[in-house]
Amino acid sequence: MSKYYIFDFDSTLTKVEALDVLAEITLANNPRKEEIIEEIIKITNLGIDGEISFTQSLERRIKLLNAKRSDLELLIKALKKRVSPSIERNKEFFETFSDNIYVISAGFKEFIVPIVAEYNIPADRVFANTFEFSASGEIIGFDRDNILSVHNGKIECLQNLQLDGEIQMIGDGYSDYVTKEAGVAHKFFAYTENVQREKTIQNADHITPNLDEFLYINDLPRNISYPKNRIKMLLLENIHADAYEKFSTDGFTVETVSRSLSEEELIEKLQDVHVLGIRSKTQVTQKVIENAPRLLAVGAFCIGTKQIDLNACKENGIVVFNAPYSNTRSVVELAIGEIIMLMRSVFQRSTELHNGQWNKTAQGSREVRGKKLGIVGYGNIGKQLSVLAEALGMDVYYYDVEDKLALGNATKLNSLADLLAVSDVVTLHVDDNALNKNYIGEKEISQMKDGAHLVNLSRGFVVDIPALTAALKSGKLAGAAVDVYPEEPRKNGDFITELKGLSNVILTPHVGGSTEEAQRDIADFVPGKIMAYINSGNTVDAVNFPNIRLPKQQNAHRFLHIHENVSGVMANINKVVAEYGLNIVGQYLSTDPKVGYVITDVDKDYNQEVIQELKNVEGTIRFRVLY
Ligand SMILES: O=C(O)[C@H](O)COP(=O)(O)O
Repeated sequence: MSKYYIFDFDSTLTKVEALDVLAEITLANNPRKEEIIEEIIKITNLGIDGEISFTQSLERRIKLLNAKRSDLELLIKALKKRVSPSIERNKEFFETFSDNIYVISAGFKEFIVPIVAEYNIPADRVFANTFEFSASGEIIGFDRDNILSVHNGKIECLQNLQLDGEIQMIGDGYSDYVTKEAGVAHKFFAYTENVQREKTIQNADHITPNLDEFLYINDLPRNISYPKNRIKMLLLENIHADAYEKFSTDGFTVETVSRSLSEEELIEKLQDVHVLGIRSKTQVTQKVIENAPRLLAVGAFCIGTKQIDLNACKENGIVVFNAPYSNTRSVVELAIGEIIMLMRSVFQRSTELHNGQWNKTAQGSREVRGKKLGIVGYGNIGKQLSVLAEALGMDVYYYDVEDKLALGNATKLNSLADLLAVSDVVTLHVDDNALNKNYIGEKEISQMKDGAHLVNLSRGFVVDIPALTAALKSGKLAGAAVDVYPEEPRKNGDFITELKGLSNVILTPHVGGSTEEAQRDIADFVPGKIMAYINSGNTVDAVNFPNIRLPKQQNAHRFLHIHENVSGVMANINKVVAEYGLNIVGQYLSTDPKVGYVITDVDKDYNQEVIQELKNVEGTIRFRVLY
């Protein structure tokens, strides 16, 4: 049985309502422009939702528009630039299925015909209203005999066409749905790429956020192999809203949860999730990975990645990205601030005054100028801190397990003991490696100067908290600033630490990287990397995967193949491609000792058999097709 695809025009084929755009043009110099446009939009929506009769809505809008024939030229130009993106990228569908495609719109042929002509839809398959012009070219009305100028005119219009086959109606408005309700269309697809109308969505056979989805569920040829709206992202731990915005604007389906999830909760949630976004709290264990059948990528929206089993991810073909630099400055600024606050006993004085005690004293309060700062871990944070601390006049020392070049006048020390012995303030910026557990314990604290200060903005398990508590109580250490704890709660609420109530101890709830700037920057950086992977296969800056920067692919299909790094896989992939007569236009391979990642671009249409064969190549971990 033949199928007919009936498209609405405004807010379906184009991103906008054409008469709203016409208003922008005709009212450009009108001082009441905003007011009139608002009125027009209101009337348009009332008509679409069936609240007022369509003829009424048309009459009222045309009067307010005050347009002339010459304005239509500008309108057509503007509309050409505002065709819905998924319609634009699937031009081929309109060309191939031209004979089965109709446009039925309550808009006007004068602007619809030239726009859809570019999509191979001829004027005789466009059903719409026509304007009435005055002798001097003003739009003064419309052809009232046209069935589309009356309420629910689409029903009769479609009936009159007498199409023999299955009729699928694709539109954003209730007036499109009623054709199905009246029994003249077989299926109604609520098209939500540009606007979501509650009443329309409720009654749809299927909600289609773009044409890709419509083509996918109808198994029609399309430009995107798997519609993006079917790719689900789960963002946990209050990841900045910009990340949600970026992913959803690109067409992905995104769910956010403000807290971290337990292993069980995570497994349950991940069943249909393709991309997981977390911060430092969520533990992505091997069990989680092995029970996440669709997971393609994990984004750590922070620096640390030790909360993720990177190896399990790699072995299951899951690519992990993080934001190695975005919160560096925030952590450094907090460290500097806390070093000053500790050395001036600011929190002690502040607590006293909160409790009604005036204690003006200089005792134990010292400038940071000329004092020795010991930085443990000379990575991005340690280095930037080194520079800023020197600018404050501090004498900087550092220790790192790796050989790191000194910045400015900083002095490199060869052992932790040497650094602890010399520093007035020790600040920790080691990574989240589990081997760093209790890195600063009783022994190390005893190696510190009497009356020194300790700052920990790295990971909670790095410091032995009972040992630190004892040193603060005994006066061995004069103060400490602690931002991270061996056990941190999954969500905001109650929290108790042994350090509570000790004077000259600054306690913060893991907020070193929690600034608006850092979170926004992370929400810009990580989605960019994830989308480059999902959309094109790029793994640049992946933390657990061979990095490949791919050229933009045009007019080719891209096969992404992740496999165990064993001999013969590449040969077998190419054998399959050759057997099916596909021509390779580009091939990119990168491997590490465990996995190989090969991207093959072919210039011809492929059939499902090739895909199955490629999936069957021995050693395959994951296989994905783009375009
Ligand atoms: O790893 C990091 O970047 C810091 O620990 C910050 O983590 P957060 O995003 O959970 O605050």
